[in-house]
Amino acid sequence: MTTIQFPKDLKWGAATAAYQIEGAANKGGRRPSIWDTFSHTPGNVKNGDNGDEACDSYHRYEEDVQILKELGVDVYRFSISWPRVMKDDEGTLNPEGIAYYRTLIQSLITEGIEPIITLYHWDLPQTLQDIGGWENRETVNAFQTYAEAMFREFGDSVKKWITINEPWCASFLSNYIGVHAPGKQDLQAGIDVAHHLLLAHGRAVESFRGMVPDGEIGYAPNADWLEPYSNSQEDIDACKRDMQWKIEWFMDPVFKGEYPALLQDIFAKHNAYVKVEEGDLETISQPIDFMGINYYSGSIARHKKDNGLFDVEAIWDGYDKTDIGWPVYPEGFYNLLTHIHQLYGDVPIYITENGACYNHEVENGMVNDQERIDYLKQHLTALHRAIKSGVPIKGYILWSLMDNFEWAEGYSKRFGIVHVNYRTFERTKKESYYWYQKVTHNNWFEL
Ligand SMILES: CCOCCOc1ccc(-c2cn(C[C@@H]3NC[C@@H](O)[C@H]3O)nn2)cc1
Repeated sequence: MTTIQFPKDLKWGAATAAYQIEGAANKGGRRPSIWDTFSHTPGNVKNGDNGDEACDSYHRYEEDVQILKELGVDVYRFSISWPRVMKDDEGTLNPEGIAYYRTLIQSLITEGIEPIITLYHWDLPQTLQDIGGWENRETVNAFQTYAEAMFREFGDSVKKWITINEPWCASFLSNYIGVHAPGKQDLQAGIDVAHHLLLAHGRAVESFRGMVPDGEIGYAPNADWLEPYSNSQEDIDACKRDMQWKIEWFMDPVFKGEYPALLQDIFAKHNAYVKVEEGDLETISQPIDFMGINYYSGSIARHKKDNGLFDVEAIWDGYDKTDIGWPVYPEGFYNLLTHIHQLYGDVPIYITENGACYNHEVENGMVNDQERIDYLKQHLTALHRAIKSGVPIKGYILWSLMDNFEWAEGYSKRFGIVHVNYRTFERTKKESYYWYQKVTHNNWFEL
């Protein structure tokens, strides 16, 4: 047996997000978000699911904190629901919303669990979407107002903050591909939203420096990994183009103060341009304390003329798949992390999401999700390889603590290490929970 031993200071965690677990969508003064609108629009979400009740974590947070305590994690990453804490878009707080998160935060700290807050995990107030949403530069100001209010309310007890979760999903998946809210299919809109999300990130960092001087702040881009099918230049270039869309497009502006020219040229061929105003890139590229990385899958890929924006085709045949259909590709995790380290140097990295969808149900009071344990073993081995290769990994935060609303897939896709019965909201710890519990306690596991 091979033992994989992690550095003693590596932080172990689990993650969730507000719209995916809280429910209580119309309770406690919460206003509608774009995901309330999108999920209540027929045809957008599988089985017509929505986040109205979700996992009812708004009412069951005490139980969830106890589950986290028993799990033995160092950190819990959750998001604040912007429309739950802000009564309007001019900075008026909703006291009930503030009280909910203050209680949650205090409960975590009492149990010795460090809270990591994500400010934007996709639930934009609908009132802002009504004036253009992230396409409208004014939304950046509203985000900064919201972020400052959160720093003021919680900065004394929360010292790790993430500004934007998966800006590629919140921009291109949501406004160009169109499968996430608000469901537009317009490349220029995707580029405008991406730029304003990065600008909002930068403005929040600026405010954070003066308001939480002893805190750490970062953001959490997502990326998959594409390995060229052959060593032909056209296959190599095709993979590079597609990966730049998630990696360089969202990391070069932050770490280099510029957008990648290659993609700007490609977008220009589609008459789409990034509209940078004076000072934007200085705001976006000010120093941050860590980078989050969300990784799920990868594959090989090859050049395919006139296929999509980048003339590339991913080949998923031949790989084991999770129950959401994504290839299990742990080598991509190692390749991505070492690639990012080569591009951006020793920026501290937290794995802010990694996990797998397997839809096991409860049988005789237990959930045998051995496939998820195997996935975690493979990906934590890849993580260990990256650490041994010098990548400055500071923590691993598993997606997700519990089964939850998986966006356009609704409740049909289960990513949790805790099973949720969506009728009774009963939580059942899966076998993967007990496996991960040993990892968080021992800081090693056996292959
Ligand atoms: C027709 C083309 O359709 C393409 C679908 O393309 C994607 C890509 C990526 C995703 C995706 C989902 N997740 C998991 C979430 N990360 C944040 C957290 O909230 C998790 O629920 N990560 N990436 C979904 C769909």
